[in-house]
Amino acid sequence: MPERNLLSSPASPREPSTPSLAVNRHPCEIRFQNLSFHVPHKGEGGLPILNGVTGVCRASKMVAVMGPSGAGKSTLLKILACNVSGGELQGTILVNGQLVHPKEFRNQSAVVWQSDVLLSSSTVKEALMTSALLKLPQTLSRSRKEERVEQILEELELQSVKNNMIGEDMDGAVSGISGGERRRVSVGIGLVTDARAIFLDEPTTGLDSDSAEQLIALLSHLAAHKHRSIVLTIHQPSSDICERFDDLILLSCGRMLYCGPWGDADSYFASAGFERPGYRSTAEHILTLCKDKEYAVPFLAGQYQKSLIDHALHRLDSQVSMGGIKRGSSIGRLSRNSSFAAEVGKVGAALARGSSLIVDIEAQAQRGAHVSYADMPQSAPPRHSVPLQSVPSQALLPDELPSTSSQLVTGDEVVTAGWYQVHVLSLRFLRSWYRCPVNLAIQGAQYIFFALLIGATYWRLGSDSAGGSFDRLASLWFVASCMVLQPGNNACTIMYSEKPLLRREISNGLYHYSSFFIAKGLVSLPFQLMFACIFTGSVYFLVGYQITVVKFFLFFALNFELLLISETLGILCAGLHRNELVGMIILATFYVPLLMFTGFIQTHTPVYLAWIKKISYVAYGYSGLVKNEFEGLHIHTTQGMEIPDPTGLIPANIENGLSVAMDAVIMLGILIGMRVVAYLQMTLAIKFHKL
Ligand SMILES: Nc1ncnc2c1ncn2[C@@H]1O[C@H](COP(=O)(O)OP(=O)(O)OP(=O)(O)O)[C@@H](O)[C@H]1O
Repeated sequence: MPERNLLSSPASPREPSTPSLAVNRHPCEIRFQNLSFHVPHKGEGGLPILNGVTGVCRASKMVAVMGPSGAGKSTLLKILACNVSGGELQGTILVNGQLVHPKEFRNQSAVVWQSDVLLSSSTVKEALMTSALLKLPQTLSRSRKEERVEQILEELELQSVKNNMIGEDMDGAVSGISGGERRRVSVGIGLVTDARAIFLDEPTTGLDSDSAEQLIALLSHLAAHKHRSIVLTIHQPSSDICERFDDLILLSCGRMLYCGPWGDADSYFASAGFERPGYRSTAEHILTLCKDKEYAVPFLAGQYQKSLIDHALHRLDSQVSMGGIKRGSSIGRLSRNSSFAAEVGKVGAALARGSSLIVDIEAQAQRGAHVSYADMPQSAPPRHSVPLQSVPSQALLPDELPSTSSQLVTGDEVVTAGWYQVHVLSLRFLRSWYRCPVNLAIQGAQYIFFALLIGATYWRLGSDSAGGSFDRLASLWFVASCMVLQPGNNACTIMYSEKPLLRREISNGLYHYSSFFIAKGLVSLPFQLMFACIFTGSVYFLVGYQITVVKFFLFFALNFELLLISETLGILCAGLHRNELVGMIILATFYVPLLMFTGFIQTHTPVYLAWIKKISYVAYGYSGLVKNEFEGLHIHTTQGMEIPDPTGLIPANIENGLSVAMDAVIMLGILIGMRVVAYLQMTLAIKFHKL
């Protein structure tokens, strides 16, 4: 990326042109101590992903988190971004020396996940603007927010494509902006709020070398000149990219092997007996070391822990000698056999509490037994110890201090009012509808096709009781089925396609799910109304049901209710499981009893299954449609005699004894109930990280 543009930005890093937009401009240093993360596993204690990892991400620096696949890089990134779920987390994270407050920190940081989750129907500018509108304080004028977005577009060199649709990225078949531009849009969405820390999970994946270098150059610029702390995970970076890194965090098997300046890595590993051969780059060398899980990995992990303890003891000594710590009662004792992590914690406890533990540690130190190194290979000792930049400059906090808990954002840190979120999201939903005419056209065409099919099959029904009444019942059953299957399937599929974006935006605290739910429902209503009009209008006259205004209105109303309830059922099923296939299977499982227990297919319902009919909205809808059609119908016997009471032709299993209006009212109740259940169900899914 040409630096010229970035560097020529009029705003000085410390004196931004739009200071009031800044959420917080102080550089942020993130220290993490004794981080352990376990995921549930059959065995006791869970499966360890990270084991007592300690280090630092310095302020205004770009830190590369490297290591072999499965080392725990993404997990560490998520933990530092306070965006982890599904496991047990222990340890301490300090931001600028203060215990991290996850919600606050999430508000001040940005996360860019490995895959870009962007709304394909938005333009680049709209995507950034939505973030700005929902994430910056509502009191800020729209023009100031636009100003901020323009500034970011400039910084990210996205001005030339700002009005382009983002489009789809289906396995590389991009229809819209390029992969590199998508990545930069994702970064921009994070930058809109002037994030102090930016976490990126493999930002260069899928980019060609030029785009990757441009992106890393941009991030380096943001760290150096805009004072953002950048933490990114990366695989096999090129030498040009490596030159841009300030610091390196090297993980293997969930353990920390190195945390310090990138430029010191070679000498550190050389001092530990692992000199870099001239033909290998630093990145290649360290990744090669990580592969040696028998020797190099445990050795370097032990070496790293030792340097932490040495540093802590050194600080301890200097505090004692300076008289800052009183010799007092003992509360603990360093043990020869306990793990390094525990020792580090104990030393930290002593430092954190000031006086109490000091005497014992010192006594141990005088006996030359600071810590036990029994769990690290004794051969090939380091020639000399390289002090790591990462070694905490202040007291390490002990394990028993309140640990950060594993949690996912649930939108608690949303800054705008609910009505405002609904407003912004409604406009976005509306744009999605009209920007994707194909979706609109396909759904419309589907309804027209089914209407024509039913119309052609039951074209102008006869009026003799033998054929006419059965065909009437059958055609109405197919009409009801169309109003169940199609909206349910469409809603379920659409909800699954919206979920990644919903997940990202909720976890970034853009809005509450209630706003999404209301906006989605409000905007889709007129479109569903249109589909219902097209379908019922076509099928009604093609089949030749009774032509009266009231009957047509009731026919339309019952079908519209069926459509809305089925849409809700689809959304409900999409919330039941993360996997789309499972969601669709659950939905299909609902369809069978719903369509079976309408009374059309069976002549009687077994007593023990009668409850299904009582709660089936399709049974009420179908019964209402049938009664609406048969009441007042002029129908003749095969001999030409008019049947005085055509409702007598309605099979007993369809007749539920209610008026058509009452069927409609009950369905309205079911609709409201199901909407509430769908909302609560998705809210719980978000709360329990199952979205
Ligand atoms: N929820 C989980 N359940 C089971 N195992 C998990 C879970 N989360 C992570 N792991 C395992 O933990 C290890 C570290 O995962 P992580 O994604 O952090 O690795 P990584 O270093 O980012 O790997 P990669 O470079 O391949 O993305 C992996 O072996 C992974 O399979």
